[in-house]
Amino acid sequence: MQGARRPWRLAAADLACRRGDRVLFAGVHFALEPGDALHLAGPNGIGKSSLIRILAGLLRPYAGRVERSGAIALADDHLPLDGQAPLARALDFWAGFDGIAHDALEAAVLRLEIEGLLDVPVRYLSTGQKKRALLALTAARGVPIWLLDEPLNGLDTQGLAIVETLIEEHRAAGGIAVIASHLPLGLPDIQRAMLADHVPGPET
Ligand SMILES: Nc1ncnc2c1ncn2[C@@H]1O[C@H](COP(=O)(O)OP(=O)(O)OP(=O)(O)O)[C@@H](O)[C@H]1O
Repeated sequence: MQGARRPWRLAAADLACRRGDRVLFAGVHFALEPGDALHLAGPNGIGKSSLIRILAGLLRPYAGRVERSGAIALADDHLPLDGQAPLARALDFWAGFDGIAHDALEAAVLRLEIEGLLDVPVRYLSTGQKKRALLALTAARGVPIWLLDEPLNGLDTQGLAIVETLIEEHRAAGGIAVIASHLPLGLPDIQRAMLADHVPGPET
């Protein structure tokens, strides 16, 4: 990880989110230091993706603030790869655009076990294969803070194990991970934010 001695940090203080005329959640607090991970849990529509977008700086909070020290990699449901290109070319293009080192990309491709798909056009990849490609890009970026929105969706059992191990290695190297998922996570010592506990009452 680039500059691994820096004191990475991601914290939320009294965070609230409003979408349309509805306050989705309020009073969300957490503080993540190097090696920490946070599981954002809750049912469909509770606001997990919205919180990830707030943490990424893509959505303004309705109240509260985010404190962040360290670069972020966001993996959401958008795969930033050219659907017409074979996976290898699409990954190379994005790596060049995003400043990802070739060696790091190669290692991540092997790690996610997608090396056998490099000749396949991106549009032909299955849901789980696309998810693996997206997570390979995330891992290859070498940044300290990962924001992962439903990273396990579409993955098979082996894929789940690979991604959980990847997150654990990232933490062991001093990284921080925020994982929005309605699925249980088999990660040790992980903080949990249950967004359903932060839904404001009708008077809010
Ligand atoms: N631009 C918008 N304007 C109004 N409401 C929105 C907007 N974007 C999202 N919402 C609503 O905000 C709520 C939370 O959406 P969000 O995607 O954050 O939930 P989620 O917990 O990630 O859901 P899921 O588990 O289904 O992915 C949903 O009810 C959604 O319809």
